[in-house]
Amino acid sequence: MTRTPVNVTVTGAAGQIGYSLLFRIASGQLLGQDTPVRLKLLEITPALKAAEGTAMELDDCAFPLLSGIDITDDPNVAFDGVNVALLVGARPRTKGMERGDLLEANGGIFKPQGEAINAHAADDVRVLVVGNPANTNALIAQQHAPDVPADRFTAMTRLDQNRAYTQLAKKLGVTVNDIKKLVIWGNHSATQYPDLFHAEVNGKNAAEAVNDQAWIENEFIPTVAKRGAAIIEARGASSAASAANAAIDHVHDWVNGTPEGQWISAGVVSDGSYGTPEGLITSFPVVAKDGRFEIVQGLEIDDFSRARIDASNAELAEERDAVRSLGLI
Ligand SMILES: NC(=O)c1ccc[n+]([C@@H]2O[C@H](COP(=O)([O-])OP(=O)(O)OC[C@H]3O[C@@H](n4cnc5c(N)ncnc54)[C@H](O)[C@@H]3O)[C@@H](O)[C@H]2O)c1
Ligand SMILES: O=C(O)C[C@H](O)C(=O)O
Repeated sequence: MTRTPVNVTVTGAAGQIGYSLLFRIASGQLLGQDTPVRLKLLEITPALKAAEGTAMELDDCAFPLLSGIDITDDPNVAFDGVNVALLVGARPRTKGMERGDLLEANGGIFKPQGEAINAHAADDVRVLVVGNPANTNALIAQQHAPDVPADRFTAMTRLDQNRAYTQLAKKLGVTVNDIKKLVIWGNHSATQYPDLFHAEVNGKNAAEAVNDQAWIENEFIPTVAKRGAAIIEARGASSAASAANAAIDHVHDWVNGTPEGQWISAGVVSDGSYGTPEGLITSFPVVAKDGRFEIVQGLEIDDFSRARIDASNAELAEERDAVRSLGLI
């Protein structure tokens, strides 16, 4: 192994997503089997001991690609030289708690982390925000990192996309391998819009293949959009292994590119495409090329899709206004 290790920082490393994520990163699933990684684990002070326990287990795996582990409660140390930052640490939503309640609790975490990324990250840093409310937390961090190109800050909607793939596959009796271009627009929240109208199943339009508008409106969209809450209801804790899996998918594709003819979903800084307010971090259909996400352009948006995309972006604009009024951006 001659390559210089890539510095990967994971915040909330002692949490449940961290416990799924770290072993997959260290085993090479994030960046590939020829890329050594150095892990930097950021936790709050009371959770440092638990993070140390996870690091002991990582050591005990003897991963050939893992070149070292640093553990800290200081964002300035955690983000020093970081190439890939996975911002997972946040307060998860618990049963009965609305996402809006999370804004104030979590906003304070992402401002200092954005500042630390701005001051200490490597030039090629890429940031994925997983901690909820992911889109707005990503916006807060991005706004406090003025020296980092804005397109390096992203929010995760890949889990929603993966959920949509399986719901559609089950409905049509196909496998997820038969589906392409099924993407999420908007916020990682119950207002998100999983879009069957641009998706393909074995080369055919997915909405036409389903041919059941009532199922699309009353089952497919709500099932995908409320899946996070359904998991919390069932497990008594928010999704963890599937969230870690989606984070791996997101960064892997960002770095390695998307296959020809495939789109994926990512929350990226809006350039105003599709009438989305510029500057919001909102999910679009994107392709990854040369290490960058590009928003897929030129799609026709019918009235059904338009109403849903606009509603989700209106929610994001409200979240932005709320954090602005709290002085967080
Ligand atoms: N975007 C998505 O698709 C998606 C999916 C699932 C979960 N989530 C979100 O991911 C987040 C993490 O979920 P989890 O289940 O791992 O939660 P968890 O409570 O198990 O772990 C969170 C960890 O973050 C740590 N933490 C808190 N503040 C921190 C800070 N300032 N710096 C560093 N670490 C800090 C905590 O100590 C804890 O160990 C939650 O906000 C959850 O809602 C997002
Ligand atoms: O933690 C949550 O609120 C749910 C989570 O974002 C999920 O989609 O599983």
